[in-house]
Amino acid sequence: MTQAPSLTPDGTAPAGIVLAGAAITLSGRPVLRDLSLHLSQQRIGIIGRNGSGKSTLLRLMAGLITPDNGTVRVEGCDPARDRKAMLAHLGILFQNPDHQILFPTVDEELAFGLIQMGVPKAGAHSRVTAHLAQHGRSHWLGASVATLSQGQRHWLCLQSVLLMQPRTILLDEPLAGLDLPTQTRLARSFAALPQRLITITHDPASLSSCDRVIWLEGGTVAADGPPAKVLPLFDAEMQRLGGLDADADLPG
Ligand SMILES: Nc1ncnc2c1ncn2[C@@H]1O[C@H](COP(=O)(O)OP(=O)(O)OP(=O)(O)O)[C@@H](O)[C@H]1O
Repeated sequence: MTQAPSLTPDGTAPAGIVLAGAAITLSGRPVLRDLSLHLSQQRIGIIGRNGSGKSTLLRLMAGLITPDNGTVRVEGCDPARDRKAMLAHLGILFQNPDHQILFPTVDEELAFGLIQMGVPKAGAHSRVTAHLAQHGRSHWLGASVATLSQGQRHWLCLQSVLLMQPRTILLDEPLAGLDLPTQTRLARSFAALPQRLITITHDPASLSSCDRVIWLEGGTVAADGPPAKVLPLFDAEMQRLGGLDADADLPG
């Protein structure tokens, strides 16, 4: 496991996301246990079974929940306290765009993050107009979100995040539930992004080109390293569990 540094040798905060002894207990049950990680690579995958703690880790990194023990820092900031700084540091794409979209029209949705960052309304609107034109979607200006397909809603959420130009984007099962052409198009968009991407998924194949894969099991790191090392271990364990009786691996 990569140890979490508190400061770099020159006294500045380390780049990326640093968890130091971070732990979360929910309803009296430990969900994340003593996690120490320094996430600085450009493409990081987080894999694990249902209930292993992936979404909780994402929410912790995003500052949506706070650790009961330990610390979380994103580019040196506490994500739960420095909400405004976080807009520039971290974007999140949830699995279901309908959990993310707040406004009835495309341009209101796209402008929202910029306005939150302090961009005046008129300036935000101009940037949204230019952004849609750049992507050949000027006709989306003023369009109702209700008229968009699921794939188009995913694209809208991605663009809302990109307009804020965060250094890191957290992706929660970004391709789940989409048809194959839409998956291919979105995967191509993700691959081209200059941002650091941290992707949570059940799908090992989608992580094969990552710089680093972290396998979470029971709220702790079961393996951490390049995909060529971690994914075969994960696959072998999933095969083993799949061969057991249906309920044999449930906690007693
Ligand atoms: N608010 C909560 N209160 C109590 N327990 C919770 C809460 N949220 C999550 N948990 C529990 O924490 C554990 C980890 O949940 P989490 O959603 O982080 O797992 P996951 O790896 O993302 O799972 P999945 O792949 O199914 O989405 C699960 O056992 C879940 O039941």
